[in-house]
Amino acid sequence: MNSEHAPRGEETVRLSSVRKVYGSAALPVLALDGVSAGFDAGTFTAVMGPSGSGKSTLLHCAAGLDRPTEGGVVVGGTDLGTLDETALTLLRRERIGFVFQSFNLVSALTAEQNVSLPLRLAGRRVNPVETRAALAEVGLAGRGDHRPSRLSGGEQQRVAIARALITGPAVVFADEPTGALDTRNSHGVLNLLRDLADQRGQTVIMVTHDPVAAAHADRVIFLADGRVVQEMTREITAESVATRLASLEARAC
Ligand SMILES: Nc1ncnc2c1ncn2[C@@H]1O[C@H](COP(=O)(O)OP(=O)(O)OP(=O)(O)O)[C@@H](O)[C@H]1O
Repeated sequence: MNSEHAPRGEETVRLSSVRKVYGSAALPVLALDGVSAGFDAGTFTAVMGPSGSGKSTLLHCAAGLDRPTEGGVVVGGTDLGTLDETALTLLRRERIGFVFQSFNLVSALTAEQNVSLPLRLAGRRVNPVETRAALAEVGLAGRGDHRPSRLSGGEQQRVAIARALITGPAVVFADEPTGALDTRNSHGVLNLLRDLADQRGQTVIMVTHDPVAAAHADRVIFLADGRVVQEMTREITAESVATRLASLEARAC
């Protein structure tokens, strides 16, 4: 797997005054209201906030899945606003990994074929040794010929992580990656995400509702009404995160 990433401490993702308005001119919905934030190489950030506060919108704009109405997003030195749809698709394929709550594996493909899919889509050569190494890295050595239906939820999510890693992306976006998992499997997946930042110097940005999941991060950003309202970088525990979240949720009611 390719592992050329920005040196630690260097910013991999930057959002500058990002606004995102959905809906029509008559009925606009302001999902992000001037969000500025940077994410350094080798860091693991959790994004939290009450329901509807803009977490998924932030992730979608930062990952080039959606375009901001105003403001800019830079990923790995490239201003996404300068890219047309084709170039944006290529950048996502090459530079960004995705891990979703629902795993998003292709059911007709084996674990190995799912992992190598991003390489095939990019027209790159698939080296089976590399694919098996990616599966071994997430603890699934010898399971490469299993289809998703023969794997547990935790195992499927680990296949999804191996798939997110195979192109050596600078940044991995995770949207509720443990939402469908039990405690033990959640812990395994969160530790894998932690390792991406610590051992590979990748930038991990995770949206979650779960304070226990957020406590695996080294920074927690809290959103409310489309704005970054708080940030924690120290003493991040499930309890401290839950307390902050509860106070924001109380304000949102
Ligand atoms: N495609 C869309 N069209 C219209 N409004 C949208 C769209 N996507 C999101 N919104 C609105 O934008 C706001 C932010 O939504 P978003 O999904 O980013 O919040 P969230 O914090 O991820 O919420 P949750 O925790 O419930 O998943 C909400 O008011 C939502 O209804």
